[in-house]
Amino acid sequence: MTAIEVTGLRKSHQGFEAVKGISFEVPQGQIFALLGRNGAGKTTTIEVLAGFQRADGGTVRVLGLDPYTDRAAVRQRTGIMLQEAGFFPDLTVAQTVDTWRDFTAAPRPRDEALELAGLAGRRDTKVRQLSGGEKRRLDLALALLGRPDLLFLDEPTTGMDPEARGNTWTVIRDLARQGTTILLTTHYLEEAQRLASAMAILDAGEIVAAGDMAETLAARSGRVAFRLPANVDPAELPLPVTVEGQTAVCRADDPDLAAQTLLTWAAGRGLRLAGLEVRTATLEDLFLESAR
Ligand SMILES: Nc1ncnc2c1ncn2[C@@H]1O[C@H](COP(=O)(O)OP(=O)(O)OP(=O)(O)O)[C@@H](O)[C@H]1O
Repeated sequence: MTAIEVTGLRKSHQGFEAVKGISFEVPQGQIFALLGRNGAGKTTTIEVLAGFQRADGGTVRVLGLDPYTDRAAVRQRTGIMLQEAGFFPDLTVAQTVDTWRDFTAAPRPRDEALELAGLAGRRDTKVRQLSGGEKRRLDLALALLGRPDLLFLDEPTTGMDPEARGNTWTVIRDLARQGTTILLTTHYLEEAQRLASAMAILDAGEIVAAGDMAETLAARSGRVAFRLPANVDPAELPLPVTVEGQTAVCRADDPDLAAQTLLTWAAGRGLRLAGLEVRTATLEDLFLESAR
């Protein structure tokens, strides 16, 4: 089943076209990353998908429904973590969750939600005393309260320390394994690469790259880099390279094979390829090439 279907979506803010006719689909149970620089249109897209804003053009289906006209039905089945959480600073973590539980149909038990979000130890702390990363965790606990079929996570791990981020990744993966669809935005490309099985990169309101994460990256060339040995003319090397400062960079579909070729060539001349680095394409490479 398709959880999210977006076709030709357009959305303007006061005459400024923030989203310019984008299309993508997210199957049920998938973790999908919506990526792009600041202002690319990610939050606008999520706000339309969550039913907070009406699309100006195109069609949007969320869990088979129109998120704007069928808002109540969509809300019941979705959890959302937006960038700016509106908490009451004088409530404790437990009181905040209890307040939200009152508005949620068939909510998870409070302690289960706090446990999932890694906040069990902060139950009695006032919201104003939480760190930035802990506030994100509280947001996650609230998004998970209604056992949603679909989760919108707008920069969920911003401000989290590495351990909290790792725990959040585990929670997200477990939820997806149980069938929850997750649409995620993040500026941490490594996070997106590790978590998401598909992605779209937005740039100034348009999709500039999209597809299955593993396939898209596998189709791109990898990179071998090393310090160019003294007195070696790059033209003598067995493979074409570009030289950036003292570093020679070779782009290759099979970077392991390219590294072997270069090492064999160097060994035959008694040379060392200092600082040799071999890597397949990363999402960051793709992002930097795609988003202007
Ligand atoms: N309510 C609004 N009124 C006017 N312009 C807006 C409004 N909301 C967003 N915009 C503009 O629309 C564009 C897209 O914003 P959006 O928040 O969707 O980007 P984003 O990709 O989520 O960015 P970020 O990574 O910074 O969160 C930006 O140029 C922004 O200034």
